[in-house]
Amino acid sequence: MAQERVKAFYDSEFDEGMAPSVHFENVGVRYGMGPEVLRDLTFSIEPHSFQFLTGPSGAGKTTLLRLILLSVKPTRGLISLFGEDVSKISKDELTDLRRRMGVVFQDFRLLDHLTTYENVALPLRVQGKEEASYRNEVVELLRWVGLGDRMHMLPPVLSGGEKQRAAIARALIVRPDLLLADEPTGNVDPSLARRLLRLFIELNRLGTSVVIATHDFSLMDQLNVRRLVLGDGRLHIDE
Ligand SMILES: Nc1ncnc2c1ncn2[C@@H]1O[C@H](COP(=O)(O)OP(=O)(O)OP(=O)(O)O)[C@@H](O)[C@H]1O
Repeated sequence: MAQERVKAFYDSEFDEGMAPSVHFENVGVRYGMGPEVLRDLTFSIEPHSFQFLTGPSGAGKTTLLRLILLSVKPTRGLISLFGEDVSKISKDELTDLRRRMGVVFQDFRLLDHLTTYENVALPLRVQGKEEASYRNEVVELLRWVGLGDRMHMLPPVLSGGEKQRAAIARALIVRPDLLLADEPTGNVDPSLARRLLRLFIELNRLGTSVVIATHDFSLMDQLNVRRLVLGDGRLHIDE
């Protein structure tokens, strides 16, 4: 599969004018009648880029990821995904945009009654694909993340790090144009965190834009990439 992805990457057209994966223009959001938790956010995430999203606990990292995932609506401002203004398109088109994104949630969200293999295959099953068309790919990806011998086990018997890798594999199986990961190394030791980071770098090398939300400075210090820093409701960018 790695080779196939590399081929797809090089076959894809690199147009200078390619729309950003994400663009925010003066976005603000509040929960209910509360204060604005994020305000005046204006930034872009470029195709094939790699960035960390950071800031103290409660600064709004998860909220920002939810805005991109369209699971929280902005109170004001404009959000475009892959060049489409999300306020102007149909529900079906929103579903298509959402499918171009892979997400690793902080709490993994694996289904306990499905095996690791079935959890990772689920997004493809939901898309109506036949198992025969994706079986080998799922198995190969599970091996790639080091879960080849865990694929028939249920999530409750996996370790924290194994669950995290299963959640990452489930996000990658759809070959997302944009990967959003919320504290993806929060539950693992430093050596596994480095391995997971290498996985994200490899994915990015193959063409996916990657956003990793984290507080972990030792993780961020391993890579000299852009940092989106949230604080006091605002975004500051360290290029
Ligand atoms: N569903 C909600 N209803 C009301 N307030 C919320 C809700 N979700 C988050 N908040 C508030 O919004 C602010 C940002 O929260 P968010 O979870 O986005 O921060 P975070 O940077 O991801 O935090 P952490 O690093 O601790 O996960 C916090 O003040 C939080 O209390």
